[in-house]
Amino acid sequence: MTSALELQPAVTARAPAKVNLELGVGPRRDDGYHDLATVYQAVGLHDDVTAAPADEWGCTVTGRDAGSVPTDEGNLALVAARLLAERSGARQPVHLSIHKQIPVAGGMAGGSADAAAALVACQELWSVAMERDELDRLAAEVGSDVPFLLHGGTAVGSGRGELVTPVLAQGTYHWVFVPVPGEGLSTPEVYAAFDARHEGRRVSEPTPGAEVMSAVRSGDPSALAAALSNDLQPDAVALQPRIGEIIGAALEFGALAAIVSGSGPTVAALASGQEAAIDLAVSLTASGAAEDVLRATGPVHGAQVLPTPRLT
Ligand SMILES: C[C@@](CO)(OP(=O)(O)O)[C@H](O)COP(=O)(O)OP(=O)(O)OC[C@H]1O[C@@H](n2ccc(N)nc2=O)[C@H](O)[C@@H]1O
Ligand SMILES: Nc1ncnc2c1ncn2[C@@H]1O[C@H](COP(=O)(O)OP(=O)(O)O)[C@@H](O)[C@H]1O
Repeated sequence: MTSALELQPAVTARAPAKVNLELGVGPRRDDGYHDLATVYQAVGLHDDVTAAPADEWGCTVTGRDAGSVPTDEGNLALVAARLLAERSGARQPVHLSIHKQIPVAGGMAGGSADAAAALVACQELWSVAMERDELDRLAAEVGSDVPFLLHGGTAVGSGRGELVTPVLAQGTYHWVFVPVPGEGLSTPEVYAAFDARHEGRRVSEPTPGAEVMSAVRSGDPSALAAALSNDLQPDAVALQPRIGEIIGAALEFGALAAIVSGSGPTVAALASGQEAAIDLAVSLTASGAAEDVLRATGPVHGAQVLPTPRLT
């Protein structure tokens, strides 16, 4: 016999990866976080999260790097769904099916994307009406990057990255992402290396750079290339020297610029256009400099529910 649970349709939401066009890091705060002045851009690599009514909470993960993603209560999508249930009074557990395209522990915020997708999928499934500000605050409890993945586009992140202000941006940027083979990098470990490198020195409060703002307003990839920066890059490269080699290869093969994405180790290389991005991707793999490349454009929108396929 078909149960009432099975009759209720599942909801799928899709959320993008991000790259930090600028990542200015301030001193370590008393709560262990660092104040940031960052400019996020959402890019067209996506994870999909399907929320289905279930008898108990759970999740399964398929797709890229699925084996290194926790499926217990440490999964960020599950953390987000349970928090939303708690705050909204929703009582029905869900099973989350996560399909990953975003490299895991790569500095592209895949776990945060899954959390953002789980929030919008569950909000729809449970018919939860929540003000945007409240959802942002809840998202920030799950992780500093999660509010941005709800918004998408191009935006400034302040505070610990959770305070998001949209930025006027023009044009489409063509990126080639090079995941560095191996374990990935732990975000806290990279921040700890930043602290160790600045031991005994004053770290000033970060401010969003005028250069990157005017570059994204211009829509000119060369202007953006000149403005890209990441204060965590020296630390990520010191922890995984292979990153430096990949950045060098990307520049040699015609990237306008190449930086570490967030806390790394994925390398984000900016190309002048679509053809240049294809050429760069081919050169990187054909030369053996990269085992794997992912092309994506940005900006793209944030987490959103996908239309339910109509049954005919
Ligand atoms: C570095 C960045 C850049 O956008 O992204 P990733 O490279 O991880 O994707 C972010 O700051 C990561 O954000 P997110 O991954 O959501 O971090 P959280 O879960 O909030 O925090 C994990 C840990 O990172 C460190 N952390 C994070 C954010 C911040 N502003 N200062 C920190 O020091 C803290 O050690 C914290 O315990
Ligand atoms: N749904 C999820 N997808 C990916 N990683 C997750 C997820 N939930 C929890 N994690 C954990 O978060 C860590 C960081 O993953 P991720 O968000 O992909 O990288 P980053 O913080 O570098 O952007 C992973 O090592 C993994 O243990």
